[in-house]
Order: sequence, then structure tokens, then C-alpha cells
Amino acid sequence: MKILSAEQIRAADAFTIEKEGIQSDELMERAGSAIFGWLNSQLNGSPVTLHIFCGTGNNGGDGLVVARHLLEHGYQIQVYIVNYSDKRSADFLINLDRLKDRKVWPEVIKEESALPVIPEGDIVLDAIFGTGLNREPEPWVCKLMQSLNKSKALVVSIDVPSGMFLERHSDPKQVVHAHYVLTFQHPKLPFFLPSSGRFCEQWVALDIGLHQEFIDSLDTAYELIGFREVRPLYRFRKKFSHKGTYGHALIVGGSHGKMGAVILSSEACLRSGSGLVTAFVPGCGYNPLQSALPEVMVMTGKDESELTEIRMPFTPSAVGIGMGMGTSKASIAAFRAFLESNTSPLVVDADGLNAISKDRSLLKLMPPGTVLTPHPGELERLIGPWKDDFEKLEMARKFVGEHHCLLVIKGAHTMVVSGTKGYVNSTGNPGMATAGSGDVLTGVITGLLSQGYLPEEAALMGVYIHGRAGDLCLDSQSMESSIASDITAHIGAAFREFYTEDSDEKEREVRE
Ligand SMILES: NC(=O)C1=CN([C@@H]2O[C@H](COP(=O)(O)OP(=O)(O)OC[C@H]3O[C@@H](n4cnc5c(N)ncnc54)[C@H](O)[C@@H]3O)[C@@H](O)[C@H]2O)[C@@H](O)CC1
Ligand SMILES: [K+]
Repeated sequence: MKILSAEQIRAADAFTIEKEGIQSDELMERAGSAIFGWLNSQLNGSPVTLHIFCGTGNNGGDGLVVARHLLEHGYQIQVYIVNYSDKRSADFLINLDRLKDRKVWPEVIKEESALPVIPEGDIVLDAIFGTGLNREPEPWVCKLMQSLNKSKALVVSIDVPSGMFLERHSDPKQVVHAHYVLTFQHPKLPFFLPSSGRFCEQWVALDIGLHQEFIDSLDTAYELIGFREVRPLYRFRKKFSHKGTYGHALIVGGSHGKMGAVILSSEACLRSGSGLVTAFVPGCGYNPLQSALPEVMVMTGKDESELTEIRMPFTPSAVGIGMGMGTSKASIAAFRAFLESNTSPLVVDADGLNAISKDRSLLKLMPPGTVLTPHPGELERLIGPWKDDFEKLEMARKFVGEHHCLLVIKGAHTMVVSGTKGYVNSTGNPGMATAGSGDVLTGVITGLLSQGYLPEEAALMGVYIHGRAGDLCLDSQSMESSIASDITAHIGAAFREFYTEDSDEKEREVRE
């Protein structure tokens, strides 16, 4: 699903209004009705009081439409106008009149007004600012937003938490902290970023019928990746295929005490469909690997406890490297020698990334399309410190352009940066924040590359499958008890969803 910029949202609104020959207040009516419909389905006529805070632009106008519908359905409402500007949008005024016609006179909150008291258990509807926010709110408006955050009410924001910029960092003290965000048509980028995502605990996208062809024609910088986006990438296995059809992957890493990382990656690589998997490890890895994974072939270097050489007596169809490898001088030298001779599609993780951070000349040796899978700490060592998430994404994009690679930035919403685009993953849960989870991801992506998936396809599908497998773990585990090998154990079930009978059903569900 595309993630639109504020400007693209405005263009989509305007195009829809023109193309359908409707008035802009009709689109606002649709938007407000969609919000009301969702609220009504949850509240079911309950006698709770809703405090509706409306700004003076179109987001505030939405709030006024919702207020009218709530009133007409017998809900108890209290409407406030947050008077941060003397300018009122035309559709705000139309809807203010419609409310006044129904004998509702909102309370106007100005700089000098006392802050309203919100009793515990009430609901706050936040329609102060929407996507039109273009400067920081004034201090008194921030104070009001903070008082809403401190209240014990359930906070529901319309479109975006007020004060949240779509394309730049927002100060947490200047943003409404929403329990729910009811957003129009498409989710917004800050919902998925670590610093701002915590201000929208849950979001729901409501269809307001924006013109689909126009949206399809937009080139967006970001996209949300779910079942619908990944399923078309999936390649069904052919009847007359054999294990050679699906490649021979090489997993390289390990050191004394860190052999588990290679075991986890190798198994995940096999479980993701690579025809053959060979692991290359130091001598001490021979027995554990052979015992843990009879399906995996094992080759060892000369040294017992660390990699001092990496031999490749065959040309792998893909290589995953770096897990548990250590960053001793000898291992980095072995890594360099490997990169100098390797031409196979490559995934670099963990100590492979740390080696690159220590010696950036290694970057030039990677084949184009190499997939780097850093967690935030590794990313910082790779691209340098950033001041906020937006700068981080810009720096990541620049890095990807300069080095012709892909970045898989691991996190609650893992982001794949490929070319000029960022792809936000939608699967996964906090139970996956556990030792070895990243090793499994490297194995999955390597396994997909090994079968001939292109780097971008392998990265997107790998991240999705990994997260989905983590979600499926929760059928039998808790978030606390899930461990990396549980994720691997559910890779099969995650793949199965691509071709079982209910996958069409699932796709429909996602679409609805
Ligand atoms: N354009 C449309 O046709 C539709 C817009 N919709 C709603 O409209 C919202 C966007 O509305 P607007 O563009 O009117 O903007 P907002 O309602 O988000 O903001 C209000 C206005 O205040 C001004 N402003 C911005 N930052 C400010 C600040 N810090 N302090 C004081 N004033 C500030 C701007 O002029 C802005 O237009 C969306 O989020 C959505 O809720 C929906 O009704 C759907 C249809
Ligand atoms: K809002």
C-alpha cells in the first residue's frame, strides 16, 4: 500500500473532488461519516461522553462532521474549537453552521482560556491539526495537547495525531499521544518510525473513496508491504524441478561460542527453499553443525576457533555472511579475501557489517545488489549518527545510492531501502526481539536469493516471511517465550499462506 506525502494527499483529495464533480464539503462529509461509522461500531450507543477538539482547518471540519453524527445518534458530546488561528477553512465554517443549526455551540479555547477538565473514562476526539500542519504549534496549543495526553481519557485522533509532521521530526511535547488513529485511506510514514510510532498505538485506515487511478499513478517514496504486495512475488515450485533448480547457498560465519548463529541461519536458509546449503565455519563448528542439521553440508577453515580463511570450492547461488564471525584482524582479512573473489548474490549481517564499518574500503568489493541487514546500532556504525528518523532515512537512501546495495533496517517495522524507495514491513511483533532472530532473517533472505529471487524481491519477501513466521509463533508461544528457532519452525506456515485455498480469502481481507 502506498504511503503518500502531505502534498500527494492534497493532490489526491483535489483530483477526487474535481473528477467526481463533488463539492469539497462532500468529501469532508464522507471522511467524517467514515470516522463516525468506526466509532459507532465500537461504542455501540454507549453513554460515554466524547470531547471533540477541533482546529480551524479541515481536520477540525472533520471533527465537526463527526460531532454532528454523534449527536444525531444520541451520543453525549462536548465540542471545543481550538482557536489557534483566525482563519477558518470554508468547509470548517459550513460544518460549524450545520452544528449550530442543531443548537450546539462549541466552547472556544483561546490562549487565555482555562484548560478543559476531561473526566477519566471519557473519550477525546483529536481533530486539532491534520496533514496541513506546516509549523510548530504555539506554546499554549502544546499545553492543551499535553493536558489531553495527561488525561486518563481514551484518545482517538482523526487522520493523524495532532502536531505530527508527516515529513519531518515532531517534538514529543508538541504531539497528541493517540491510543487510536483513524486515518484516511492510507497510513502515514511517521506511524512506522520508532520516534513517532509510539504516538499512534494503533491505526485504522478508513476508505473515503479517493480516486484509485490517481493514487495508482503516484510515485511514492514509501510503501507499506503486506500480503497483497508480497504474494505476487512468490514463485510457485515447478513439477519438473530438482534440488539444483533452487540453488546451493553458502552460509559463512561462526566463532568459538557463537556457532548457534550459523546453525540458525543455515536452517532458515534451507527452510526458505534453497536446494542445498553448505556452511563454512571454523573447526570447532564441525560437530555442532553436523549434529544439529543433518541436511546441511559443512566445510571448515584451518583455525579451530575463528575464521581465518573462506574457501569456496563451488560457486554458490547466494552467500549469507557475518553471523557470529567476530571482527578479529584475521577474520576481517578472510572476509576481504572472500569479497575479492566472490561474485554471487550476497547478504551481509552482524560482524560482516561491523567489519565494513571498521574498513569501509570493503564496500567497493561487494557485488551490486548486496543486501545489508543492520540493526540500529550496526546501521549507525555504517552510515554515521543521525539527529532523527527522517535524517536517518535520507542518509540510508544516500548510502544505498552510493554503494549500489540494499539496506534492511531492522526494527519494529523493518524498512527495506532499495534504490530511491523505502518499503515498510507490516508483519512481526515484539516477541521477535530475541537472540538469533536476525540470524534467521539472514538465512531466509539468502535462501530466497539462492532460488533466483532478485535482491529487492528477496529482501521484501524475506522480511515479510520472517515477521509472519514470528506472528504465527504466537499461536503456541507468547511474546516472551518465542525464540529464534520457533520463528524458523513457522517459516513453512508463512509460505503456505501464499498458495493454500484461503490465500485468496486472505488477500480479500487485507484489501477490505
Ligand atoms: N482536503 C480535503 O479535501 C480533505 C481534507 N480532509 C482533512 O483535512 C485535513 C487537512 O486539512 P487542512 O489542510 O485544512 O489543515 P489542518 O486542518 O491540518 O490544519 C489547519 C490549518 O492551520 C494552518 N496551520 C498549520 N500549522 C499551524 C500551526 N502550527 N499553528 C496554527 N496554524 C497552523 C494551516 O493553514 C492549515 O491549513 C486532513 O488531515 C483531513 O483531516 C478530509 O476532510 C478529507 C478531505
Ligand atoms: K488530528
